[in-house]
Amino acid sequence: MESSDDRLKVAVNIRPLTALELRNGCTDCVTVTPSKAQVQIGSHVFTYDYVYGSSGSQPSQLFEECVVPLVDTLLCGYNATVLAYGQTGSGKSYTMGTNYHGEANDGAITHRVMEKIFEKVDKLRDEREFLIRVSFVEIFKDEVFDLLDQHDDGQVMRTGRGLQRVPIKIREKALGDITLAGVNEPVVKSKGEMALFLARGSLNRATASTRMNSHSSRSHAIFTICIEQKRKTSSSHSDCGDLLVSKLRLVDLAGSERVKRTGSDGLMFKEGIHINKGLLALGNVISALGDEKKRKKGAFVPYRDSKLTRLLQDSLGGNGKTIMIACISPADSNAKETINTLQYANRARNIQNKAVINRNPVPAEMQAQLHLAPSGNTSLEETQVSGVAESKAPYIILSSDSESDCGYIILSDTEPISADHEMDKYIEISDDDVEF
Ligand SMILES: Nc1ncnc2c1ncn2[C@@H]1O[C@H](COP(=O)(O)OP(=O)(O)OP(=O)(O)O)[C@@H](O)[C@H]1O
Repeated sequence: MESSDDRLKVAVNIRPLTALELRNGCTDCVTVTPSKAQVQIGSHVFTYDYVYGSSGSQPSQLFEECVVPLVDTLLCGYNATVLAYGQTGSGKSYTMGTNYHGEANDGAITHRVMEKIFEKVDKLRDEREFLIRVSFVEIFKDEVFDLLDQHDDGQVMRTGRGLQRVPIKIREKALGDITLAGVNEPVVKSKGEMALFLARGSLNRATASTRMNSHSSRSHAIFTICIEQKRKTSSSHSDCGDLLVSKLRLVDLAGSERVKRTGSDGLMFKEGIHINKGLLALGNVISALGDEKKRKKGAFVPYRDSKLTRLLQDSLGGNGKTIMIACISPADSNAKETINTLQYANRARNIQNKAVINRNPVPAEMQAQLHLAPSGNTSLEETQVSGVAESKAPYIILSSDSESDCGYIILSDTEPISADHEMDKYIEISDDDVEF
């Protein structure tokens, strides 16, 4: 069963000027026309599904309007994704709450999602059985790491910057379903337990202090909540034996950055290259999917260019409902990056997903096994829809011209490039301070 209106929705979230921006004399250069969900910066005007902050809607409404509908569909068996995108320091982690260290952050999306899910599940327990699991991974330098990995002694494995961690392998099942081999997926029974795993994973996440953000995320983080549910046998429904398996992914992307402005050098400079490279691949996927004419002709979608795009394959043009939250700073000093974010997000609005209910008729003995295995990879294969074919699409390149100051993403309709293609050409090479 396909659901109606599966277009990827885009919300823009404008944070206030930070204390640092105010101290530096920055002014607000973003104007919002709330009645049209329009954002204007200089001569550029963009329209979205929602705009929060500044003179747009109250940021507190973001959760109710954008995320609650996804939680509702999750419990109906659909996959869903909330994807935060934006320049470094634009408020992605603040909005998502995926850098959680135990402090109260009631407004953050992840926390409110946990609350909402258990509120709804508790109401449905009389008629359905639930198995809820979480996983938390980061993509750091184009490798996937399990943030819930532990040492043998049960201690949380902290991310020493030089510490050797074993990357997780991505596997593709017969129907195109992407899985992570051996990732920890603990079963959780309450919001408190879920929050504990979120905090544990956040401790392991790679962050560093840059000129643009004292707690800058150096990785893309994906917190996934997987819900398996089955109607109790006493139910009169004909589908009582079916198992619904759906996933909500909460994605906090690392920020796009210009090396000159973040002041990154050495290891952090290389991290910046990987961050931009993953975002470049994501931009290419968004461009390929966002052009309606070319999509209809069966445009080639370069999902395989990075681990990030492989993992998000379902969320972008695949089986699931997705909202992108484009986070922006209103400061005039960030105007170029803000325009880039707004362009990126605007193109994403054209992406059409094909969400289906993930229903598996499960024989009774399999169901029994499922409930005996508390944390293994027990979910059955889900129905997937992913169309990949040949054609040209508009591409995104990283600017390397001196006028635009390098290292951030601009749109190009003419120049396709691979994410592995001579990245040095495209990413910040003009900074004299940087040594390889
Ligand atoms: N809506 C907001 N209201 C008040 N402060 C905010 C808001 N959004 C972000 N901030 C502040 O802005 C700073 C940067 O936010 P945050 O770390 O979330 O950015 P980010 O986009 O995740 O950056 P990076 O990509 O470098 O990790 C933080 O000090 C945060 O507290």
